Amino acid sequence: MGKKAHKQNGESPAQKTAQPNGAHDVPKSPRHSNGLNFEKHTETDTEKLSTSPAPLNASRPRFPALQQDSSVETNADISEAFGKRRHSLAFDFPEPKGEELLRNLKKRRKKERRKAAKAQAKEQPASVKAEIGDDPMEATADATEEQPVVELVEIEVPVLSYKVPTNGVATAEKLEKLTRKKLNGHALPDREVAFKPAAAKTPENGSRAATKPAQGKKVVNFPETPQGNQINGVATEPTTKKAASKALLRSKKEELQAQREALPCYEARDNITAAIMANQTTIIVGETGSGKTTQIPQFLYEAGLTKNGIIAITQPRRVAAISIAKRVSEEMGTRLGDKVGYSIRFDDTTAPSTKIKYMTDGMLLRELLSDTKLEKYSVIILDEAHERTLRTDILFGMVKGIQKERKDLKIIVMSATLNAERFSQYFDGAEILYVAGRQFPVRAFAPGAQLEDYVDAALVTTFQLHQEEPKGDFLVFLTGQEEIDNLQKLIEEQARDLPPKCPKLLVCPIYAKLPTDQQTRVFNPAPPGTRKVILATNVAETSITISGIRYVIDTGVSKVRSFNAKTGMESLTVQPISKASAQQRSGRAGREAPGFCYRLYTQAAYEGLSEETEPEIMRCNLASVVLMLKASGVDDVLGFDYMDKPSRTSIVRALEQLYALGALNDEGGLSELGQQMAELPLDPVYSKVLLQSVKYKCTKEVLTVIAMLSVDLIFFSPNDKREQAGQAKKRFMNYDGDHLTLLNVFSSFQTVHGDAAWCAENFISARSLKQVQDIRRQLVSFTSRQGIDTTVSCGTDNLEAVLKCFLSGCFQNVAMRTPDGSYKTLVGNQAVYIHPSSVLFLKKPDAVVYNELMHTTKQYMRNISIIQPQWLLDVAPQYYGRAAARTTG
Ligand SMILES: Nc1ncnc2c1ncn2[C@@H]1O[C@H](COP(=O)(O)OP(=O)(O)OP(=O)(O)O)[C@@H](O)[C@H]1O
Repeated sequence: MGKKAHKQNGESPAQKTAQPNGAHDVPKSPRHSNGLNFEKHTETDTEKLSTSPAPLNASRPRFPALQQDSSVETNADISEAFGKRRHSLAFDFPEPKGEELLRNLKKRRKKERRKAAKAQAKEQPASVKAEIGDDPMEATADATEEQPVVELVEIEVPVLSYKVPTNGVATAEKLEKLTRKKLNGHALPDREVAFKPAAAKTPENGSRAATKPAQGKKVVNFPETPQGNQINGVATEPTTKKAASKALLRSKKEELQAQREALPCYEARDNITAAIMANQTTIIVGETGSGKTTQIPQFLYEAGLTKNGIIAITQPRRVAAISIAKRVSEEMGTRLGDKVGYSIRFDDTTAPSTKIKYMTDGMLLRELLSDTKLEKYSVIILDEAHERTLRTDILFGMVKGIQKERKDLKIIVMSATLNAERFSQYFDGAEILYVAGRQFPVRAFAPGAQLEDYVDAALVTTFQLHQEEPKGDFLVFLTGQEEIDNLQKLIEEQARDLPPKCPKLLVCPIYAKLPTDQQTRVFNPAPPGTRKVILATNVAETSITISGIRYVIDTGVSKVRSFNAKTGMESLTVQPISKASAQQRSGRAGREAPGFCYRLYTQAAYEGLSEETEPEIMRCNLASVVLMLKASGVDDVLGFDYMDKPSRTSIVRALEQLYALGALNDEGGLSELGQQMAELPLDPVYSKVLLQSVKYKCTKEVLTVIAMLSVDLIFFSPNDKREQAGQAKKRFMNYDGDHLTLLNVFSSFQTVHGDAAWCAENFISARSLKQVQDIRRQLVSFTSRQGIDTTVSCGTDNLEAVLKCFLSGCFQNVAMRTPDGSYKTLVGNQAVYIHPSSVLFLKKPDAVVYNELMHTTKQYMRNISIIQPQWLLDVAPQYYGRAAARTTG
């Protein structure tokens, strides 16, 4: 069998599997391997999907020995490789290790799956059982002759098309002026220059000021002279250190200047600045990596827009705020926290000298609570506006309202993937600027046929690329912590079997709930001879530049929160991403050099994706937003100027919930409790629980349980050790349910001082428990600020108080057992089921309170505890008292 892919006439598997509306099937997970087998193909095969049907070649050996391409080493020059290598993949490791690895892998996984299936069959509810055994891996594992082949073919990455807006604000002529070179005609900068690492500059070549001291001056790392450290008898060491540090900052700035100048935004700087100066509000659209986030604030600073105020740039995620602030401070030759700083929850690095402030959208909203006109800001840049997070959406309305009273306030809305005209209309016909061009191309690939299981496909693709592709780190997009943890384990396990010559793999996870210091670890360069594999949720989807990333592996899915206003039920589901997200994901490669994006879904599936992500405000519980609006002085929450107005039912539902929680008074105004709740960085339900813990005298315990609930995965259960893991869990089990079980886990963890071996023995995620400690510490600091004694404990004899306290906030999350053994929610009368991970799974108590609903095959309640129905009247008299009065009266 040659390398060349076999083309077939007629309908391709991609066409066969594509749904009529092109809808994207969410591939299944947990893993059901189909023995994924990508095939190599030549340059001529890298055509459009429609002309290159994926071969299903029955006679092809399953895992051919690697056709060694000696001209390309793993560390080979990437641009050379472009010309010589194939961009489809074959999971073909060098003999004999590769074949052996695959055989072992298959055997092990088959064994594991059988074991897991047996174990699950015992545990799972009926509908889950039906899925077990429906495992394509089982069916195909031994079918050596008929192995399906899945081919990745190159597809066209949609580059921004620059339409002239119909509202006439940006004319074609203006557009022409503002645009830079289009991608096709754009010559790439000399690779040698573009890739030269900072460290390559040595004292010998004299290009670093810090290592080439100016005459008579002393800098760091040089021995001090007697004259140098004393002036008039006063020690000057700090001065010399300061000088050295200034020199370092200056040299870094000089080093980055060339990179800045190569960015499309830089070339358009005069026009961008002029347009912003001339308008109150400006919408800016430019390719990912064109320099919007890092450059535009600097242009405005240089243009003097910070004379009367600070420039705020909001980011939906804290990791972006931190990393960009760091980069911009380097580009400006200033210390982080001086002219440039960031502000995220629990961490504010700004100073009175700060002029450019990167912050999360949540932080700016929080500032609105105390500064309703945002007086200290002269410019507010709402970045990554396409994400339409709940907070950014609220900020749109808030800053628009403020600008009516503050004519001096400039608003800028930015993104690479934005329906600019829509934004322009919302902001009263604001001018739109299109910055064309990107610095480096990203080539995208997609399989010819829909893949069964995206986690499995990500695993296989990672190893294939690692074996075949030159230097460059990987960024893999997944949906959540559990998936990330699982894939990390699988990669680490299988990496042990890699041939000795192959570079090592270093796996770095990043997801929202990971503490900030751990999130920022993804930016650390991999050690020499190691390739970094970042496993990320959509936290890494926008804004950030992770140095070294050349390959993006996009599973095409993310976890989405949705809310049914009619039933009042909120749940999390895995759903296909939008085209805008796919574009952002691929945009994480190609920032410092040409990049590649491997989409694990077909081009047909891509075409079927929605253009934009549905605004979060349209699909989530609005209680926290309404509370925030009320606390910021917006009383008429129905009449607020939303960009997309949520349904009346959703808003009314939120008002009802806040009223039931006691956050609103009878007139709909904010109560004192509501004010306190708004000040806590928690969902209103948990703010209420925490504040109520004073009454129930269990603040210490409640803080722990809330922190534990904030983390996704406490227990892990490897497929081959499910029984042991189950036994270990029993050691912590409290028969009243998961809340108190979690409390037991944390207490034991504290007792052993977080011992890693103890965690491993008990199948407890040490990483998660460390996060819990971190979150708990932060919560303690917030709660103490409200004058609450965080050490008050109910002791071990009165743990019922903890459950009552949770019920006082989560009283709408109650389900009662029906005669047939299933459960119905008290609010909404919806069928729900106890999740198999709950300690109550086999117990089936009469009434339970749950923490959240998770929709997989059906609506599962997660984190559940037993309650007595009569408690409801005590803990939520405003809610259940009225209902009771209605039924009895
Ligand atoms: N931390 C960093 N390390 C290395 N290069 C960086 C870093 N941050 C930014 N850059 C460089 O600056 C370029 C522009 O980044 P910037 O974040 O300003 O782009 P952008 O247009 O806002 O992109 P996006 O739409 O993806 O947010 C990047 O492509 C990269 O070349």
